[in-house]
Amino acid sequence: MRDARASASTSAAVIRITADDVAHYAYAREGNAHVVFRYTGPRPELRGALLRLLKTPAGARGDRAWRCHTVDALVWGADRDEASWTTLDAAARDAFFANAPTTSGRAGWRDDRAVVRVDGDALNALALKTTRDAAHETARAEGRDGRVANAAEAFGQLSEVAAETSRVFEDDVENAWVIEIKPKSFVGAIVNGRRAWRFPAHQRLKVARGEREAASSYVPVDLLGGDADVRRACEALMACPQNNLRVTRGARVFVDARGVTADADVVSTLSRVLPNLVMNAREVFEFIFHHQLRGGDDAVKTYRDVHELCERLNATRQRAGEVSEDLLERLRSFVLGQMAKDCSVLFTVTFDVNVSDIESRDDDLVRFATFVDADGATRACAYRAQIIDASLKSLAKTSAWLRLAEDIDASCVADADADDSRRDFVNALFAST
Ligand SMILES: O=P(O)(O)O[C@@H]1[C@@H](OP(=O)(O)O)[C@H](OP(=O)(O)O)[C@H](O)[C@H](OP(=O)(O)O)[C@H]1OP(=O)(O)O
Ligand SMILES: Nc1ncnc2c1ncn2[C@@H]1O[C@H](COP(=O)(O)OP(=O)(O)OP(=O)(O)O)[C@@H](O)[C@H]1O
Repeated sequence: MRDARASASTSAAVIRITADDVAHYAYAREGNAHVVFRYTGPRPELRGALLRLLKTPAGARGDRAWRCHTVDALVWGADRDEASWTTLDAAARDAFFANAPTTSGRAGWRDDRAVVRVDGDALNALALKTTRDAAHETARAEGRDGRVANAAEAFGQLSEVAAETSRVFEDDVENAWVIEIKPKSFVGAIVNGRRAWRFPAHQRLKVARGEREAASSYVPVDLLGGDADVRRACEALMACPQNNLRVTRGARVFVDARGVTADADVVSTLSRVLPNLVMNAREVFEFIFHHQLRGGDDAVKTYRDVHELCERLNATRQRAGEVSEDLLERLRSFVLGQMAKDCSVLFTVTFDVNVSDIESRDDDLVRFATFVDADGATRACAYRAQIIDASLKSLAKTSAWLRLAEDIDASCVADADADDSRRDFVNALFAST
């Protein structure tokens, strides 16, 4: 399982999931765009990884128009007739992680291990399994924009489950804690000369539209601040997790969109360890921030410009004109920025570790963090950080993004959303880039 990572985009033809494998897959979870299955079968190359399949837009079975749009294929240098969404997604993810640090030759923050081919009858059986099992995830049985839990794509992704592949956790996989933070946009936009944040304005909009009952007071950029700022962000996430914080241990869910566990010990431990993990893994959040910055801020102008660039690209393509590399590069940076504005950081954590014992296991992707518990004792935990769901965003969505940016802009209350007095680190953060 601890094999060298194959390039996701080149391994497509190598691993095949057949109907025989389906019995060893169990529905695990789903997001808006993907459904994931956990494998417990005999094939070593499938072990320690989730099978992640694209969901199908309701009523659009077989229609891949928005999934592998001509513009996406052009921007990512693929032949539209050959490319599938998953292979294009793998190419974008290669670009996303191109400058990520590697440890002993491994890109440790990546969770994608390979693109796999999924046979048609295996897909159908998995889709059936999902329909049956999705009752467990009722909130997700239908995605926000009507995507349903079945898959129509002939490729899938293997996503590494750190709890099963790292020697530090594998002794007690079911007791590894999994903490997922979906940070969202750190970059904001300049409103009346001050940097205002998208997240609070979007929260106001969601509440006004009835999409959320209450607004979270979380402000993403706080995760990049000092101790007090990070603490404030974590408290806000714990107070109103929505889809920005999820904590599980084995089958137990402690924090998710429905709220936070009533177990006071768990809450106390989490509240204390979370800020320390975030501080300890600062470079992961900074890496995401830099992609966002390069992609463009949250201003309406960013989205309008990209929309116009895509229209220009389409027009050039239709008259078989030459598309400039600069234009393609600008669009690639924007898409990578959008991916960074919607990915998550997943921490796999084990508590009360014996540092020398763990060090002797020689797993260089695992780090240590300490925190002070409710009794004032210093405790150590071992963790691995991964960036999950750094998924390709389709440029077919530019009109929707532009509309949303305009709506969020209209919901912005500059005095509340700029709130710069509490964030004196912000100028330094943006000046350092
Ligand atoms: O636009 P946003 O900021 O609302 O982000 C969407 C997310 O909403 P949220 O984080 O709740 O605000 C949204 O998350 P939820 O479905 O609300 O959990 C998706 O991640 C969506 O991406 P995709 O369409 O599945 O590729 C996300 O859409 P993209 O903007 O990344 O295309
Ligand atoms: N490598 C991984 N290790 C552990 N759990 C994972 C991994 N990848 C995905 N998951 C779990 O599966 C869930 C859904 O995966 P993912 O976030 O990729 O779906 P999505 O549909 O693309 O999300 P979104 O709703 O943000 O579009 C994650 O929130 C996480 O709980």
